[in-house]
Amino acid sequence: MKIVGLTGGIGSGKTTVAKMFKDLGVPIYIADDEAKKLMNESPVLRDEIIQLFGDSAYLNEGLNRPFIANIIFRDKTYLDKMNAIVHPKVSEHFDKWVLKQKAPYVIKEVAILFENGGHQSCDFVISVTAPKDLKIKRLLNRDDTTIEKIENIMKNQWSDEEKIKLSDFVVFNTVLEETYTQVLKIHKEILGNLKF
Ligand SMILES: CC(C)(COP(=O)(O)OP(=O)(O)OC[C@H]1O[C@@H](n2cnc3c(N)ncnc32)[C@H](O)[C@@H]1O)[C@@H](O)C(=O)NCCC(=O)NCCS
Ligand SMILES: Nc1ncnc2c1ncn2[C@@H]1O[C@H](COP(=O)(O)OP(=O)(O)OP(=O)(O)O)[C@@H](O)[C@H]1O
Repeated sequence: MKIVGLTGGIGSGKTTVAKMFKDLGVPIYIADDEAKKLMNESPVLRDEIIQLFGDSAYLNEGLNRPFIANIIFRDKTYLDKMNAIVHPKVSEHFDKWVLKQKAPYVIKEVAILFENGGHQSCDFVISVTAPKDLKIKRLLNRDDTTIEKIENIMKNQWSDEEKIKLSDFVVFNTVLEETYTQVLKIHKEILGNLKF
């Protein structure tokens, strides 16, 4: 079973691209979603997060995401501590998930991959990219957010240029139909590579 990392900056279109691979029959692991489930369901993670941020880290309905986002994307010390708590648990969960999949390859969609060395455990890496103004426009449309919040997150991620240098494939996600054509080509190339 080969592991393909799918990454990209905030709003680049990772989930959109991941869904295209899913439609081609590739098992998809969305690290962001699984991390949130784990943070809500694992008592160990919950305790560690409360120790770091205090009781306000959780509300009745679960993780207090705006509260945590407001801290970690403004203060890298907290971001690093949060990553150190959450990322190993997500990796463990992913490793168990992989064992249950039956396909030539799986995709792990993850916002933070190169930043924490996660690319080293991938057989291939795909980076999704789009112009910065387009990413911001899409995020303002999708979320109740601000340009300031988006830029704070961008500052905590590698630039597209740095990611592209280390990637095996790049998806330029501007026009959806063209994105799909690129996805199809990459899918065929990965499958072709696996035969040898
Ligand atoms: C801060 C949290 C609660 C905010 O949740 P919320 O639903 O509001 O936003 P979402 O998860 O969609 O994140 C928004 C964007 O922030 C970026 N982002 C998320 N985590 C990180 C991080 N650790 N470092 C840099 N950017 C990040 C991503 O581009 C993401 O698309 C959440 O992002 C979080 O818990 N992040 C830390 C844990 C983590 O690294 N998760 C990523 C998967 S392993
Ligand atoms: N090619 C495209 N054309 C038009 N809209 C798009 C395109 N790609 C993505 N979008 C829209 O832009 C928004 C962001 O895309 P998506 O959620 O896939 O990005 P993401 O990289 O997964 O985001 P995040 O970093 O926040 O997790 C979504 O509302 C999505 O529907």
